[in-house]
Amino acid sequence: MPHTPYPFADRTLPNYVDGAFVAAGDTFPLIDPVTGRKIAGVAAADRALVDAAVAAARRALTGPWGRMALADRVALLGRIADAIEARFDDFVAAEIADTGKSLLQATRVDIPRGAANFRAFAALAQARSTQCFESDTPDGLGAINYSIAKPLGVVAVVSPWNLPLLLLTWKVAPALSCGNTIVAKPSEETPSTATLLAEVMHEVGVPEGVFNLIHGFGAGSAGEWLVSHADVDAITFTGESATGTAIMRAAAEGVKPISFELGGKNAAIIFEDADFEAAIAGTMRSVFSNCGQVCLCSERVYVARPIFDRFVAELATRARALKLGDPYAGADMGPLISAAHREKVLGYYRLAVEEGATIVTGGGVPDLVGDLAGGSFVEPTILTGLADDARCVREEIFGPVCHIAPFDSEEEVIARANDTRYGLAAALWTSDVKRAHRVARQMDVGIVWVNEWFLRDLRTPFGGTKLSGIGREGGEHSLAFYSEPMNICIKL
Ligand SMILES: NC(=O)C1=CN([C@@H]2O[C@H](COP(=O)(O)OP(=O)(O)OC[C@H]3O[C@@H](n4cnc5c(N)ncnc54)[C@H](O)[C@@H]3O)[C@@H](O)[C@H]2O)C=CC1
Ligand SMILES: O=C(O)/C=C/C=C(\O)C(=O)O
Repeated sequence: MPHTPYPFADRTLPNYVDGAFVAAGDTFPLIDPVTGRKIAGVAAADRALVDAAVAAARRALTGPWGRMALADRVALLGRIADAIEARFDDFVAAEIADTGKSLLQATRVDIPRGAANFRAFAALAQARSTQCFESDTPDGLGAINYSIAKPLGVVAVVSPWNLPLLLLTWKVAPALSCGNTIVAKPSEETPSTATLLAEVMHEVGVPEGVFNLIHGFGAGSAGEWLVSHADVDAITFTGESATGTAIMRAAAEGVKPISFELGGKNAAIIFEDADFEAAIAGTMRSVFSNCGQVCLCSERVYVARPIFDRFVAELATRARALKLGDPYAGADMGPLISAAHREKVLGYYRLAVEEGATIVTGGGVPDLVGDLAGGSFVEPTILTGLADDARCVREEIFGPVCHIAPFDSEEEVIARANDTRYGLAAALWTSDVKRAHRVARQMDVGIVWVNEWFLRDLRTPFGGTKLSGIGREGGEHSLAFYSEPMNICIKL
């Protein structure tokens, strides 16, 4: 199928620092996970460039950006959204080149959300109100307390590879809307849409130093140099829980605010009274979307015993029907992000067998030929028969796989679903509205969907409990994180 070519084919993706694109120094290869071939080089930021980016962001706080009226800042965010939409096909091509994700996923979810994040936070910043209290004083004249929201300062944004533009802009948009400046470090696996975003910032006239982009790896590279930088004021991160621990250590040094969205081992619960077809279709999405590489995906599925066999059989039939392959040739599911991640997921497939699982479908590598033979594909996989304490039931796999277990009572399934070190999301499937409310509020997670999955309203709190994160982003929660409140007390 003809499509827009990858915008950086055979080029070196540059960093973007203080309003200039910088491609000097070492490079690392960018690999297309569909074929396993190198498609471009990426300029790795050295420590001096990271320092320069932080210094530029610091200067920009007191430049034209720091003096910009809210209405102008909001208008600028709107122009960023417009420019993403104007280059929609380039963004789609870049996201697919980096990740191999399906055309549907890129065109319906990732890239539209990139633009929507800027529009949402432009509107929220515009509508933001402040608190005011009239206070009593001994002389009877009183005082007025009112609060203002100042920017935090220089915000470090560290983002992962699974939903690259969506998750980067989910942090960049609110941070800018609150007047901060940014140094962003996208995943080394997915630098392309972030680099296009830097082009967009440049085109629409975001002042120099307000948005800086540095490429590189995590530990011992640009990621670590950024989050441990003394002149960064706050850190926002999405990725693996263990990385969150490392970043938290770095942040502790300067006692910096952090916002973390981390991993999940999310439960889906299908009650006997659920709309069976809706539950099957929804669970197909919640397990296999983006090749299972969304922190919100369901990896533990609990099904009421009377419908268990039917549910497993139907889900397996549909999983087997998923078409794997080239995103531009109508594939439902692409590869995993990399050969290394494929090794991790296949390790869990092998472990499942050792732990005594029944492999209902999948469990290996699909038989793809030609260019696709070098890609990081794995089969969509359904497991049953594991004990609740099996590692495959407890650890985040981050691939197209779920374990399905039967349950007998509401109390039992709530306890089992909550018996995890993670606490991000849950999906409940039931037609009993009282049960929906009753069970939802007992789930130990940040987000519960009932008869849906990944239905997002950007004003709602988003984040997790336990190992799944710290804090909430979304709507006013993002505005609160990305600003420093200050109270002013006027004695009358
Ligand atoms: N949202 C989620 O829940 C995600 C979970 N994962 C899981 O994490 C596993 C590892 O994937 P990675 O891409 O390596 O995720 P990661 O959490 O290590 O990487 C995410 C971002 O953090 C950066 N980073 C890594 N170590 C850092 C450090 N010490 N200091 C500062 N920045 C650092 C990376 O360069 C990248 O930009 C995957 O196999 C998957 O299971 C991966 C991506 C997203
Ligand atoms: O903000 C969203 O809609 C999606 C968030 C997904 C993640 O945080 C993730 O997969 O890491």
